[in-house]
Amino acid sequence: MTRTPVNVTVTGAAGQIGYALLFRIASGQLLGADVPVKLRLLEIPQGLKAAEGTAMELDDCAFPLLRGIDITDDPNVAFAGANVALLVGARPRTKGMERGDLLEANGGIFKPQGKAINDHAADDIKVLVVGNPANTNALIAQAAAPDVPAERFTAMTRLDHNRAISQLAKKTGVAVSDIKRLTIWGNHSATQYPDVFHADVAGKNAAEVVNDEAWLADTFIPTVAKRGAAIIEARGASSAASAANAAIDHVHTWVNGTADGDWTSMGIPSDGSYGVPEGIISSFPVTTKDGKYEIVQGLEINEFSRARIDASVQELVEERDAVRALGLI
Ligand SMILES: NC(=O)c1ccc[n+]([C@@H]2O[C@H](COP(=O)([O-])OP(=O)(O)OC[C@H]3O[C@@H](n4cnc5c(N)ncnc54)[C@H](O)[C@@H]3O)[C@@H](O)[C@H]2O)c1
Ligand SMILES: O=C(O)C[C@H](O)C(=O)O
Repeated sequence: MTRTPVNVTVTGAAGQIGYALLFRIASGQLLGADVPVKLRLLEIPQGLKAAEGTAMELDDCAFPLLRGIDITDDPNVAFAGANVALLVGARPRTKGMERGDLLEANGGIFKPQGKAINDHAADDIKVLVVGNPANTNALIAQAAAPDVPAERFTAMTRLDHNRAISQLAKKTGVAVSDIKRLTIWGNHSATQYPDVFHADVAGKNAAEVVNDEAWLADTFIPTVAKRGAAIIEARGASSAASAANAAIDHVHTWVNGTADGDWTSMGIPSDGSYGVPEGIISSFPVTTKDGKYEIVQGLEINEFSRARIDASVQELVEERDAVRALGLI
């Protein structure tokens, strides 16, 4: 049976994450080896030529699943009929820029994109925001799309999740596939909280295997939370291939489901679970099935975790209040 191609829109397509992402989408890694895709690349006018170059390279790969590439600088065209939208392009923080300026500049990107999604995307649209500040950019886009179910707007904390798994596997000497049920809570920022208290290492409780709270507090958490900055320092540019990999993982898991007995981390609109104020886009442990996700309920949150979740959530509340004051939501 021939399947109808899935329309995947990628913003910031000419950027470094875009370059690492598009070939993987076109090869079937985002949605599955039997799912044809049409790509819509959104760029600002200055990025269009480079996006055209990437499209030429995509053509040259002769990917059997790739059924077309459109390039545009108009969000209304880019999101027309979109089933999946990866919002990667964002305004980076530059020297001397205050947080309020950054939020305002990104509001100028994510508000119109949210509106274009609202007006033109397919009914089953799923949105992943990668561009920073990812959680609050997702909130801005979501607020501009009142006709799209709020839960379709998500922010990427899968890179943090993968980083935490990798660090924990190294520490405990197991394979990454032996780590299950790790959680990133809160914001994709240095306040995020990678939680191992409910995680398993080769079938045993991770916190018990590690048995070293000082390592968790002083090494593991800061290493994961500041990994993005460490990569910028080492590479002279922010993470790209690993961020693209996490975007692929996020959407693939959302669409295809989590494995039995495991969960993942996604930035999603809070329903008030775990004392996280309703509406902010915060990272939670989630299971996914049939294209939908659910927050894992009933986890006991100890004091160590509570303080750290609350601190990251507080930062998200402040970001929400700032964009509200700017009239962006
Ligand atoms: N959530 C995460 O885990 C995570 C990880 C890594 C990077 N990021 C963020 O992802 C974003 C992109 O990173 P990058 O390295 O690809 O940046 P980049 O600067 O290489 O590329 C960004 C691209 O976006 C384009 N762009 C800017 N405004 C746009 C708009 N309004 N519409 C369409 N395109 C637009 C630019 O022209 C550029 O080509 C940054 O905000 C970065 O901080 C997030
Ligand atoms: O782009 C950044 O500021 C860092 C990025 O969000 C990352 O976590 O690698």
